[in-house]
Amino acid sequence: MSGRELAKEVRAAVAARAAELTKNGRQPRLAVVTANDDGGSAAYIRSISAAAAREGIACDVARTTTATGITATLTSLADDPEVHGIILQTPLPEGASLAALATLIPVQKDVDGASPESIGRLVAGLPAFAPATAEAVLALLDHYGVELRGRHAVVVGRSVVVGKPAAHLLLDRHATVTICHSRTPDLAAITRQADILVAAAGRAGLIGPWHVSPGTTVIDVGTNATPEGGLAGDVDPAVTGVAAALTPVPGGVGPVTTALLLRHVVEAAAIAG
Ligand SMILES: Nc1nc(=O)c2c([nH]1)NC[C@@H]1CN(c3ccc(C(=O)N[C@@H](CCC(=O)O)C(=O)O)cc3)C=[N+]21
Repeated sequence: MSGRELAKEVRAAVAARAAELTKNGRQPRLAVVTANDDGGSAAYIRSISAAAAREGIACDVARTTTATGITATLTSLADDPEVHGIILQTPLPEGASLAALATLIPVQKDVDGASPESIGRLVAGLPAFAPATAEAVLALLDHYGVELRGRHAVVVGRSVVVGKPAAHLLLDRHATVTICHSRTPDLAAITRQADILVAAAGRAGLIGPWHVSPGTTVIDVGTNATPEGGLAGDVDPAVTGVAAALTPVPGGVGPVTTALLLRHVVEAAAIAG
């Protein structure tokens, strides 16, 4: 289940809206804030910068190394009327809290749905931007016509950026949702019951062929840097021999995530001022 075709569709619509906004004197602008040298995050920033350039969206990357630096950067971006969207990259520096730092991102600019206010609104069913990665999982399932209602979705991983919001979005679509994590004793016993398996643990190759059943549709959210400088998912590609379908890494969730993040930026720009 490639994500490239869906990403292309989303990008075309986003480029058209960006051109319209720019013509009206309001070019959409995204600020990316990063304080890590993580390979997955670097791949994301490359992907965002390239897609933004193609779509006519302005994109600035602010690099810092400390929580204090992040605080200062977010505070100034929050007040800058030219900036419509802000994403703070994880992982964060040791000791920094995403929840605390993300409170500095105004909800209208919170294009990756990271602030406690955005998360609360999402869970309560009020308008907010959903985290782009979690939204990409649902967009891929819809694109390939995978039924969610009444089916068993198993999410492996409980991060605030992916696992928790993906579980909520699946729940809203009437799936029965189980969340597994590093302290789940017999992971395979649970994942083998999944109609839909979302792997978002951040551990390369965690999910093997013995974790899936012939009916399982597997969405691989992992973006683990390989020693060769590439990306590997959380799912062993050998899973394709057993499961009903699998999203590849690269070329699966990643491109859709980037496209949806930029869609949020044009939506934020359209709403602003
Ligand atoms: N607050 C926050 N939200 C995130 O969503 C988030 C984050 N922090 N930190 C880092 C991870 C990683 N991540 C990726 C998204 C897209 C690609 C992507 O577009 N990958 C391309 C390949 C790009 C390449 O190989 O250079 C693909 O899969 O085909 C990669 C990685 C989002 N993350």
